Amino acid sequence: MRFMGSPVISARNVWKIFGKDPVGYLKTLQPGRSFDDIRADGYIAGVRDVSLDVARGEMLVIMGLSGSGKSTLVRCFSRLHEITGGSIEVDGQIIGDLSEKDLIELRRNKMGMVFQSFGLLPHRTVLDNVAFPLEMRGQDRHTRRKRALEVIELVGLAGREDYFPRELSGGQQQRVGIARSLAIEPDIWFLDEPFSALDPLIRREMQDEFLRLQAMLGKTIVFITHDFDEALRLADRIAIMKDGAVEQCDTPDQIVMNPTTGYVAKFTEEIDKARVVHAGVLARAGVVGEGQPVEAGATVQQLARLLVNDSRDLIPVADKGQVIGALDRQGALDILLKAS
Ligand SMILES: Nc1ncnc2c1ncn2[C@@H]1O[C@H](COP(=O)(O)OP(=O)(O)OP(=O)(O)O)[C@@H](O)[C@H]1O
Repeated sequence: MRFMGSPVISARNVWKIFGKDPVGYLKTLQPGRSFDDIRADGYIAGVRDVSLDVARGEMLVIMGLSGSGKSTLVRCFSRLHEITGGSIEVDGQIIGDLSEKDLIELRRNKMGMVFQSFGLLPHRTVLDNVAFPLEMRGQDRHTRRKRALEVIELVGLAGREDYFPRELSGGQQQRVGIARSLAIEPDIWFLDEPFSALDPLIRREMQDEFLRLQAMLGKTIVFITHDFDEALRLADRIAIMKDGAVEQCDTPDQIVMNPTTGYVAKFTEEIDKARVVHAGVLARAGVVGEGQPVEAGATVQQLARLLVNDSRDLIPVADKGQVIGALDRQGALDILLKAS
């Protein structure tokens, strides 16, 4: 397991119901009622009995179609929504129990947020936009300028400090949004479809940039998208939502290899699994291969040439120089040739 230790966010049986008397309604709700049953009763189940943990340093991607409950769930994590049932802990504190003052402190000091609409202040320069949250914190001009310049450099916008938002491309504006939320050094970073307003090429560039940033900063991230490819590229784990519930929460490898519901399987149908599945996941422990090992972090696609040309049935797999098992070449070839 890559992520150990206590979770940063821990959600247990969380419900968020919209309607006239959600708390009263939830009390009378029979187990097993579907989203449509609840709607027939005049309520909307924005979040339906969700339990999940987000580990420190993990990037959890929440994926689902429009209306599946992604934003509502994330709003519950920061208590922008009061939940109807269940509990949410952030850094070991039950956020439902925090006073308004403590909640504001928590949001201000620990949580960063980036949204699809960049939300920049049009009459402020890049520098002043990025420094804005620091100004809100009462930092002096010199300190906030220094920090703002640091994060502007980090997101690749050095030299554009004095530009106004309208003078920047969409991708650059989103970089300003990212820099602004990084300025306060949040422990937990919520990103709600941050790249969906960008055209496909820029979007890909931003994803790469984002992975580079994350490798450097190691933040705990909850990232919302409705784009499965984006989820597969970025996520340590993906939570797939439907009708307010989490259908499956797993690594990209597991989601494409072992979808647990028909709904998740449908999402994975079109995916080129060879691009997602890693040798480390195919390695069977205790099975001994022969010869030169392949790297656990390599995808099946990256190993394509070797898999086709090699004659070994079992190929050893090594993680950080240690052999962890061996993969069945035929099985990997099946993934490559989409036969699995
Ligand atoms: N304030 C609200 N009042 C009533 N219903 C709401 C409210 N906010 C969200 N909902 C409903 O809750 C459900 C989940 O909405 P949510 O915005 O979380 O979905 P989403 O997956 O984030 O969608 P999108 O990708 O379109 O942003 C939807 O049926 C929505 O209509």
